[in-house]
Amino acid sequence: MKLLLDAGNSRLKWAWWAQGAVREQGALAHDGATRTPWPGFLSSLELRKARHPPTQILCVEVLGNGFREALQAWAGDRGWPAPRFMSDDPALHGIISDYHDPSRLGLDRYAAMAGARALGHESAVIIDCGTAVTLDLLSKGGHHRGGLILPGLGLMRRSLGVAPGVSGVEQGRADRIPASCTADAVATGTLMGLVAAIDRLSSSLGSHVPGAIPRLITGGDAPSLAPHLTGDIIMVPDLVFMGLAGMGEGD
Ligand SMILES: Nc1ncnc2c1ncn2[C@@H]1O[C@H](COP(=O)(O)OP(=O)(O)O)[C@@H](O)[C@H]1O
Ligand SMILES: CC(C)(COP(=O)(O)O)[C@@H](O)C(=O)NCCC(=O)O
Ligand SMILES: [K+]
Repeated sequence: MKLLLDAGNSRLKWAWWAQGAVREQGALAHDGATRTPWPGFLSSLELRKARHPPTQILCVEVLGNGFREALQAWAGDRGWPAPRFMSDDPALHGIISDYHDPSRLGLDRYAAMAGARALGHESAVIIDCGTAVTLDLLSKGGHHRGGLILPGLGLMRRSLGVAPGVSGVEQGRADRIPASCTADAVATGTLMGLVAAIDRLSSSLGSHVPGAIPRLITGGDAPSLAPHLTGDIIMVPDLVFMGLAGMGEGD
């Protein structure tokens, strides 16, 4: 079985992958790229089904060298194969980005686009709702036409804590328009604000290609956001893993 790792800015997601699907998965929250003691964090990971060594370890990360080096040491200590990173693939899964500097495009975004293609979507708007919300326009031939980045739901809510009148409010209800207390105003305002932004931006992106284009949504906050979006939306919780798994194929 392959061990897949998706290291985002809030959580490390892991999955055991075999015969084209996730067999078991989990996630562990961390304290960010620079504040997390990575060796200790990795040794606290409980990967169920770890009775046999993985045949491959494939990783996509947006955290930088501290995390990568700790992951290499962690695999080495177990006698497991050296992790292969998404960035090691010079062809980046056949995704060709219009970014001025394609090496600056988040590797998790490459993986999600590769996942969309693995599912048979040549064109798609991909919405990844993690620490940040990213929207990407993929068109025929693996062409990444560009995308957009917004603060994610947790980041939006926490950022309001800089206002003394808002900081420390308990969790509110997210279905109150108009809201009549601070907690509900924050919970509803951030959730519905993000929903409105995603609705608007995904249709603007989609209008750059002819015809109807599917919208795929993934990421930790997708279950909270997706039910409020208008129009058709396809929920694909394992989209990044689907792209990442393709990296080890053919060798
Ligand atoms: N069990 C959980 N623990 C932590 N965050 C969770 C959990 N379930 C959902 N979330 C939400 O998922 C978000 C992180 O999504 P994720 O896709 O893992 O982000 P990233 O890839 O940036 O690490 C958090 O902001 C949080 O709102
Ligand atoms: C935009 C991101 C921070 C999203 O990360 P995430 O929310 O998944 O942790 C990440 O893809 C990243 O660091 N990208 C580099 C900048 C870019 O894609 O333009
Ligand atoms: K992510």
